[in-house]
Amino acid sequence: MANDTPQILDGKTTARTIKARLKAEIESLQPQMGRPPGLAVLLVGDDPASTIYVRNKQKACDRIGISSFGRTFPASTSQSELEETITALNEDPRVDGILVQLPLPNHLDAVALLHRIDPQKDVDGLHATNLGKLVRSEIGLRSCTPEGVMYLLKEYGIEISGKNAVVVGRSILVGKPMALMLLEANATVTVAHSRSQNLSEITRSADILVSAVGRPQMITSEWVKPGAVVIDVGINRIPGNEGKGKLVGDVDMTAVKPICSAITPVPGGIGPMTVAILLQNTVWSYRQKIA
Ligand SMILES: Nc1nc2c(c(=O)[nH]1)N[C@@H](CN(C=O)c1ccc(C(=O)N[C@@H](CCC(=O)O)C(=O)O)cc1)CN2
Ligand SMILES: [Mg+2]
Repeated sequence: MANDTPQILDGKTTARTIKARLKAEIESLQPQMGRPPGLAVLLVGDDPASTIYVRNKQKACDRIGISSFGRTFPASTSQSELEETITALNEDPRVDGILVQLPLPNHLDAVALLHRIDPQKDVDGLHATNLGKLVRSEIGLRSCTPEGVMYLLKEYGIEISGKNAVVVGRSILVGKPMALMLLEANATVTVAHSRSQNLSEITRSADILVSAVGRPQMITSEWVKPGAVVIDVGINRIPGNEGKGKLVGDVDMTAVKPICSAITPVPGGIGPMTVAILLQNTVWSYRQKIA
């Protein structure tokens, strides 16, 4: 079914509702807990995009009553200094969530750092223990972006069971956990990636198409089945007017909008959902400490 005015899956508004609910939850839990929830975000280096994302996470924490224990390190910081910092945060009773902002400078071993985080404080859901729980459909901390996608699909009443879902991208941060979550919701899932042959043929088979590749406006109308639900996880900066950068997704919104049934915008789609789910994971972790 072609559709000139698809449903816009508004992540910004949904994220605002989640944050308001979390703020109220924190207010009601705090007397019993005797402290607010705490989140530690570790930023290594001065990548401009990462710096903005970390600042936004800290601002979001402030607004809803989560204490920030963030730390910024120079790009030259050693693996052992970061590992020692994580160990101290694991032991700090004020801290419920720890995350390492990605990507990291090349000399650092990201996996070793992620595995150093106490799984109960791993609010990015990237520790092998939490990824393993996801594989087994057990309750646990789950990766924020794919969890944000699932939340938004549910919020808008989009049926997943029995549908063909195609995830483009196989990263540990988005593509792989996304595929597992869609599978758990009874979709028939295909994971496509940069080596996939006939990529546009695969994406055209999707009732639900999730793109997480980081290639600006790669998905055009020929890649999308009429009536599909299109989820754009890409956040790409391209040159805009008057020398200003412009933010676009992996999907060519102008081309795809007339043929899909629902679509997430960039900005204002999955990005804000990622931050809201991070806060939700931190509050979940805090709640687990109630005796
Ligand atoms: N440790 C992690 N690293 C990274 C993650 C992550 O989930 N954990 N995801 C991305 C970056 N990211 C969060 O860290 C993130 C990116 C973008 C947004 C967002 O709200 N984007 C806005 C636009 C903001 C802008 O103007 O740049 C939007 O889409 O509306 C939130 C979080 C990689 N690293
Ligand atoms: Mg990939």
